[in-house]
Amino acid sequence: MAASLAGSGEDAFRRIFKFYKGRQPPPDFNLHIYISRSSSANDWCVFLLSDVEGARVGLRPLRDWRAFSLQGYPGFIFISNPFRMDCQAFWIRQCLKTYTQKPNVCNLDLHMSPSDTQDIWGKREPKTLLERLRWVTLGYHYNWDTKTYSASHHTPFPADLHSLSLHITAACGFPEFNAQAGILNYYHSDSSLGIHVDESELDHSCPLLSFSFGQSAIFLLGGIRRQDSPIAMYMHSGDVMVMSGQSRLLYHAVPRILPALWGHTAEKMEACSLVPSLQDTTVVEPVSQEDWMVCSRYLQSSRLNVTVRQVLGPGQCFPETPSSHQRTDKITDGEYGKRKRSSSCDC
Ligand SMILES: O=C(O)CCC(=O)C(=O)O
Ligand SMILES: [Fe+2]
Repeated sequence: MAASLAGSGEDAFRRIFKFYKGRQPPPDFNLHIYISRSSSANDWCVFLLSDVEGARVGLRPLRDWRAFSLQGYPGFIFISNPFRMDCQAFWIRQCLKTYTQKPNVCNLDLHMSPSDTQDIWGKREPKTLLERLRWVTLGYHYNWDTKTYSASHHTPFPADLHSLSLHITAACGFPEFNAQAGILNYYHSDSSLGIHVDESELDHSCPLLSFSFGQSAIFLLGGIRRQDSPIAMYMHSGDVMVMSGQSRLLYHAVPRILPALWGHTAEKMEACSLVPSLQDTTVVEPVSQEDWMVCSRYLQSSRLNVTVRQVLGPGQCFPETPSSHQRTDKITDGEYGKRKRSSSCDC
């Protein structure tokens, strides 16, 4: 059945996307292809990293990471939830409360005045702004119209997310990585992200990092051509994905959001989020009960994804005329601002 779905025609990716997105009849999730080869983190970690540094950003010691490569996809690395159980809550709170604040940019800015989007976290009634949030950009702000980044539209990249990204990329053999841009996606149970490749960054030798929190998702990883048949894998809360080398420019998509696995749910995280076991010097701070109530309610039906990108290589500058590299998200159904994704949304 998987083979007949994949077919050999030019629409293999689209057919598989629709299959996983479809609700009538529900997809047969037994067809998933799983990551085929695993390795202990120590096999591919080429740089010695301090576990103390990792703990500061909420990560477990490197020896406890479960990292996977994927045969036929060199440079693709999947790290199964390397976060300490008591620390995911911090990053979730940052995505909902901190990174949504100005000067960062979000989809609501396209329709509302800056004063109305000043406090997305705090505005709860009648329909919360958090529910209407679809994306936030950090650092070099991605321009959805021109599909480019520019020197003129830049605000400081969050230092905590920078530290987290550097620790992960160093572990994967990219000690020079510089986190310069971020795109946060806020998915609800009926959201999807269309088939695209992330090629707007000017230096593709730098890896792209992805963090997932909250509800689970099916992630489709295709080939260098849009129509190449993809493989499907689950992304659960805390999972980290690195697209580097030959896998940096592969087409990918998120056709479906799924309920979180038991053990990855907000309820489970809650038990640990308030334990004051963190040292003074950490980046990660305890999350208050009040904040966590808002986060866990949000996560009951939502997924957060943070991608972190290096836009410019060392010594590289933006060209005078914008790059012709363009992101090629495709519309499936609904649309949020200029970002094409499928879901019902009233913003
Ligand atoms: O949500 C995801 O897992 C993928 C996000 C993504 O591909 C993107 O933001 O470019
Ligand atoms: Fe992407």
